[in-house]
Amino acid sequence: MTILNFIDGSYREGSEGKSFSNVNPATGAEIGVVHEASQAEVEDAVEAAKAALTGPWGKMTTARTGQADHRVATEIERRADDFLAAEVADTVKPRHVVSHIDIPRGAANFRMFADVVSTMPGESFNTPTPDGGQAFIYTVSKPKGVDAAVCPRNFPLLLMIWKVGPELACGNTAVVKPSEEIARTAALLGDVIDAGVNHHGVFNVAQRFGPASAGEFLTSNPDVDAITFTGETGTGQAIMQKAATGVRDISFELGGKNPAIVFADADLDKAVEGLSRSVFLNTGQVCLGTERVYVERPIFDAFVARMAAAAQDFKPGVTGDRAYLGPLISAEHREKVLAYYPRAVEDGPTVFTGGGVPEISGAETGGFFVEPTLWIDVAHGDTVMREEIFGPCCDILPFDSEDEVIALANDTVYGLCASVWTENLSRGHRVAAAMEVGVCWVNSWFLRDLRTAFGGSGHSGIGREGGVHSLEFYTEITNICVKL
Ligand SMILES: NC(=O)c1ccc[n+]([C@@H]2O[C@H](COP(=O)([O-])OP(=O)(O)OC[C@H]3O[C@@H](n4cnc5c(N)ncnc54)[C@H](O)[C@@H]3O)[C@@H](O)[C@H]2O)c1
Ligand SMILES: O=C/C=C/C=C(\O)C(=O)O
Repeated sequence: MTILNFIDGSYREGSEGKSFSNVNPATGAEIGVVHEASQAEVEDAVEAAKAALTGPWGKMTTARTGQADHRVATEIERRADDFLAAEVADTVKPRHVVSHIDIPRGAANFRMFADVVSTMPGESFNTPTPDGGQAFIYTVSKPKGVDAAVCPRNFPLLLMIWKVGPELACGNTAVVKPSEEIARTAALLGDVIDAGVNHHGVFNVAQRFGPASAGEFLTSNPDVDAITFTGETGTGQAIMQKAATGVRDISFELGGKNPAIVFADADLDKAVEGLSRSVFLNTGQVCLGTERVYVERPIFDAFVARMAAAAQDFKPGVTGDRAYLGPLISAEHREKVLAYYPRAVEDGPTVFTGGGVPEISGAETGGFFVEPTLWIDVAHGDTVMREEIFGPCCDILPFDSEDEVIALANDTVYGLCASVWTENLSRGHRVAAAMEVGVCWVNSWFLRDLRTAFGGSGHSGIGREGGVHSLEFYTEITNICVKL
């Protein structure tokens, strides 16, 4: 399959004639060729996005752009089979996850932002003036302009739409740089979004890599007005430097080392079910996934045994079962994750279960699989406790008091999310509020309402997305003061 860039309403190869392989992570085999955007295509894409703002799209009211978002959602639903094929080919996620979560949620994102924008209130005040009269002050919101969306590899459709939905609802135009690991969905979105918005140049896709490539060309382009980025913290820092030139606005969703706290009074069934999903879902490649679990000492052994049993349900391979543990996204990422597995043993922690490469036979022998892995006896300062691994693994540690565990959970440079498991709801509220994170769940995980604030603090991000928070980022406000 040939995967192309999408610029000003048409699919294009790169002018330098370069391409790279699209690889099936379950087999390591090439399943497609991605045509790279050179600097010239990135410039064309930004120019097309800028030009679209001066045309009919740029003059639309948010009621109209919201309607366009609704049409895009309908088009995603109509082409659900194509998205299912693209997402499964790129990531080898279980099909039911894509058809029950990624696609309906992707469409829901467009609808939700359309609805939020249509009810977005402005400000208006009557203000007394020094001469005894009054002024009427009100605000109008306008699109920010050309937005660059630089996207990660773990949820191709969802994390792209999470940006493009509000961008378009607010009347902006977009140039998307998808991850080099997952080129298909973005390419498919070209057609789908153009069908919904009806104007070329509003949505563009430039395929290629990050540094000294499409990612950097895009974020350095002075005609880009704002940059929204989801990915690793180090990449965020590199993009922030580019954004400084021209004082462009940024919204960052970055890495995490998310803790979970399980109190002795927790419903153990609920905690094990929730946390095994949180550790192993998408083979641990979820920004919100748990990589540290603190368990109150009286239930520590029971919890560890139950988690190890739950890990057995996530069988590496592509089995068609509900909970199979698919491959990591690339050979390079598997190398990174596996480098932590022996390091965990050298640094001290005990491997309770997993810790290596599974035996896989048949077509998937060349796939990027690793075993689901749990470590215990981890010292707080160990590397595996501090660095984001982004694999199906976590550390489990005992604790003795609420104050102690709050301090341990917060002792990280990250601040994306946490979860607290207890039947004592008063404690649940108290501990959740003490977590220095953007999102904290009590007795659940990844339960999301798309209208609410989402994002992280510290090294986990800048700003919040979701509902009105996204609209704030994607609009500029003008304050108009009329002396009466
Ligand atoms: N906080 C969140 O909401 C959230 C959500 C999903 C993933 N993540 C994080 O994303 C990471 C995994 O995704 P990833 O590995 O794709 O991230 P990554 O930072 O390696 O890549 C993300 C994107 O940035 C591009 N890029 C890389 N270097 C660049 C540069 N110098 N200039 C411009 N673009 C550049 C890449 O090509 C890719 O499109 C993890 O750290 C995870 O926690 C965070
Ligand atoms: O890897 C992080 C995934 C985040 C996805 C969402 O926040 C969502 O779709 O609700």
